[in-house]
Amino acid sequence: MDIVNPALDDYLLAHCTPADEILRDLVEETHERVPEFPTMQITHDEGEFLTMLVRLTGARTAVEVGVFTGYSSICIARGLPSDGRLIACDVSEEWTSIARRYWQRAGLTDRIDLRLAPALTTLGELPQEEFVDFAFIDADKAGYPAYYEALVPRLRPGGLIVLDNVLRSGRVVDPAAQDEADIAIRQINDTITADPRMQSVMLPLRDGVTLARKRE
Ligand SMILES: C[S@@+](CC[C@H](N)C(=O)[O-])C[C@H]1O[C@@H](n2cnc3c(N)ncnc32)[C@H](O)[C@@H]1O
Repeated sequence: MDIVNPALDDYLLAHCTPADEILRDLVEETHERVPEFPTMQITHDEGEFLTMLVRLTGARTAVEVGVFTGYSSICIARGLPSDGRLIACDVSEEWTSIARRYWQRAGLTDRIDLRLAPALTTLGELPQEEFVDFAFIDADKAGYPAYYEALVPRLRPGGLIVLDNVLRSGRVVDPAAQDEADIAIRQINDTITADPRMQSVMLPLRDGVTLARKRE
């Protein structure tokens, strides 16, 4: 199921601030080097949305779960102040080696702290304090419930968690869709809606994006 009408896809992409040369090159290289995973990367409108959210929330400390070749990291880090920090979690040395080159080219190396380990391990080792302003979850879908539960206690009041692919191409409303990821995504969607700690909204942006803000 297409969440966004395909007739509108190009129009939507054409009507946000355009990607710069660095992001365009990153898309091209990712498609050349990782042809089996062309849809893993967020699209540019979603990237602009992330940059805008980071700026609007005034975030200084961010966490990303799922770096891949670094597109969303660049978009998040660009929204941070120059002394801000993005803790970027992934398990792939190969894919993040591409990310590192583009972070360097974008002048963002000082802002991004890559942690190569299972994200739940990295999150569990973070201080048990409310110090995170912004988090983006875009990794293995089965892990979303655990990533969310590890992040909420570390999120400062007023802080924002953004979750990608929360509609799973419409599989969330297909009773026949019962793989591990489908079950985990339905579970986290229901958990967030019922979570008294959070205010949330789910948006039909690309494959579905949830914004969950911690109440003061
Ligand atoms: C959908 S891609 C992320 C795309 C990225 N946000 C972008 O804009 O290009 C998912 C990433 O999650 C990573 N991943 C999968 N399981 C993980 C885990 N247990 N811990 C950390 N990262 C994981 C994969 O290596 C992959 O790079």
